[in-house]
Amino acid sequence: MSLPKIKHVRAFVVRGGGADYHDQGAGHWIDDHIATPMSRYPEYRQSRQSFGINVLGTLVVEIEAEDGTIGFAVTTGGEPAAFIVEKHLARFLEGRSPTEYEKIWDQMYFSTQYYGRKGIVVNAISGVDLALWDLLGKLRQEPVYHLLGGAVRDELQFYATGARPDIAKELGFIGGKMPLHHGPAEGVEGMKKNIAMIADMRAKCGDDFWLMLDCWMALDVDYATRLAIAAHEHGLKWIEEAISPDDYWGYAELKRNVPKGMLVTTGEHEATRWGFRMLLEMDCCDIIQPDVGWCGGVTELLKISALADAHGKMVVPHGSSVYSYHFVITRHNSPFAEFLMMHPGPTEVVPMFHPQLIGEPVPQNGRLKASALDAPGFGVELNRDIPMHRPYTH
Ligand SMILES: C[C@H](O)[C@H](O)CC(=O)C(=O)O
Ligand SMILES: [Mg+2]
Repeated sequence: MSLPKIKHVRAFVVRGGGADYHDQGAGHWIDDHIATPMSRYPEYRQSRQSFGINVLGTLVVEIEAEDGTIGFAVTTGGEPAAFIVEKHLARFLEGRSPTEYEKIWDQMYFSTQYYGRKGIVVNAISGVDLALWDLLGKLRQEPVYHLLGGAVRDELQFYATGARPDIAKELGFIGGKMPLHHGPAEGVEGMKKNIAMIADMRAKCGDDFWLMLDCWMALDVDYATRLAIAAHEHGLKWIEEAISPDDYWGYAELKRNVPKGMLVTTGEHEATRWGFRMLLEMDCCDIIQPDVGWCGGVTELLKISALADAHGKMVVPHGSSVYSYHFVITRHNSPFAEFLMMHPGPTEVVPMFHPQLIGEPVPQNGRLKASALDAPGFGVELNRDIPMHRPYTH
């Protein structure tokens, strides 16, 4: 069956929430004294927005086929990524069939390799790749998870990321991942506060609920090791992204250092099969956490996950809503998913990519039936009532 060819690729920038989930208003848990690599500077400790975490904004990529069908995706990267999509990547799609996603990915990656490989360029490539899969699903009238091989289980189960694992437990999630608040520069007092928070949540959640800690690249191996040993007493399930994503040697050391039974996880700021190959071959972690909108899109995630499977490792993608769900439901080595709590409290389940997506499914009692994904493409529509800016054209 021949599908209509790709007519046009467009890139827009949107401000406020959505894929750039750190772009939230004041008083949100996600911007409340979270430990980061910038916490060594007291002036950048209280708010991640103070050092520019939300400076880029959301990127929306639209791919229109000759019959007028539009596939779209949202990710981060804002205006610089919009430039790359319009001025560089679009040429590898227009006039082509949407079935050629392998060749298109290859050409996007290798044509930008001299200035790309990771970061914004791979965000842009991911956005285009996801929009292409959405278009393919819409043209074939099938959900993306069917195109990826079909569901291997009937439902997804979720852990929640947010400052209130105790509420996540009441909402039916299988676990709660808390942000770390104090980095090494806050000394012994900071370490005591970190441990006290874990102990407090363990007391509130009881013994059997999974508790995890997200360290957002803030630590060094020594601090992370001491934190892991102290947190083990309170049954911490995993320590996430403890150190710089560039420090593969540090991750390998940390994995050797943590108490038996505690998992080391990382990878949300890693990209492509080559980046994840480093994490896997150097035995840096137990679970890899690619973000589908940052690691190279679904086309690349399939390769990353096959590599992880061969190494006996789990793949639990970072956030990214429907873009993760359509993948997780199709893979045995992806047994559960993350739900990022975007409610400021966070006391309620609200859509992760609000206000950009319409029809975004959210977990009910910590679960989501595969049938909730049964709509063409990624099963969501773009909210065209929000202001979208197209800074570049071609
Ligand atoms: C809570 C973390 O600091 C970050 O905002 C989200 C994240 O890393 C995750 O969901 O994982
Ligand atoms: Mg994380």
